[in-house]
Amino acid sequence: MSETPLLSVDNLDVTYGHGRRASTPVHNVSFEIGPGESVGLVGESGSGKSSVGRAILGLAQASAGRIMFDGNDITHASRRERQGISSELQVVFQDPRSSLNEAKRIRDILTEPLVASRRQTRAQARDRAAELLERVGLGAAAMDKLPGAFSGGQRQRIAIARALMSGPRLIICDEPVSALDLSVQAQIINLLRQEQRETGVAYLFVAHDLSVVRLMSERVLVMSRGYVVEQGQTQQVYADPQHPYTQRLLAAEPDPDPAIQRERRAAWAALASESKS
Ligand SMILES: Nc1ncnc2c1ncn2[C@@H]1O[C@H](COP(=O)(O)OP(=O)(O)OP(=O)(O)O)[C@@H](O)[C@H]1O
Repeated sequence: MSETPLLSVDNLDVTYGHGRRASTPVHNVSFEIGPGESVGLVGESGSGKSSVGRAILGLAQASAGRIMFDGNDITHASRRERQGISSELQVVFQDPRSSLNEAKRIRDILTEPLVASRRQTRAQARDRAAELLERVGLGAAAMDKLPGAFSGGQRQRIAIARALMSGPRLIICDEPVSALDLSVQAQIINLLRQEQRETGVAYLFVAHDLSVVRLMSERVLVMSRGYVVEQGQTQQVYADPQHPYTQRLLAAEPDPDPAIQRERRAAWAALASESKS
């Protein structure tokens, strides 16, 4: 990679717990993400994908190795240091039920971080929130409601709008669409890609669903049992259907119901041709 990487992960181990109860489900993981790049992280359930994302966010302990973000070592960044980069490094989690504060109106959930850190005036933040709520398909009327008024899928759209608010340089997307209906998944993928084109945001896109990663990411890393066992341009990894990792991942696709698989393939094919035109 010729450009200075936005994110660089070197020989990362992630450990949970201490002493005899310690377990290290991530070993020796290294990769880089350049500015504006989208890198997919795939692998079977339990292979360590989320733990890598959590270590980058400081939510899991990096017990070895180094994580650099925009030239700064954030491996063991303090809470205060993390706050300093929070507008640049954002996250969208899988579970939209637990990620929004139930007591706050959507307006406040979206605007407060920016207003509190004085990055935007209240009026600017409100305009941006209204615009993003339109773009994620909810409409600005959502501003005055509480999270309880929304379905799981709608809440995830709010979480995505919140991540986009500060104009971040990197978003860790941890299975961000796997809880959504297919048609909503397509809208969200389009939204994330549109945002990438317009703002140059980079993504680390963690997913089970290979078809999502294929649409989202130029480069893909394959994890197995805590190790990165394959990485390359997405097209190369997908080009060989007989590749053992491709085979293994296809076998681990979350929903083996053929009717759902057919529906999913049709939805993704439509989305892929739409985005080419
Ligand atoms: N907070 C935790 N404490 C202890 N062990 C954990 C914790 N979080 C994850 N693990 C363990 O780490 C291993 C890797 O989990 P991780 O969630 O990173 O995998 P994953 O590939 O993202 O899986 P999935 O796709 O099912 O979310 C698993 O064995 C899991 O049980």
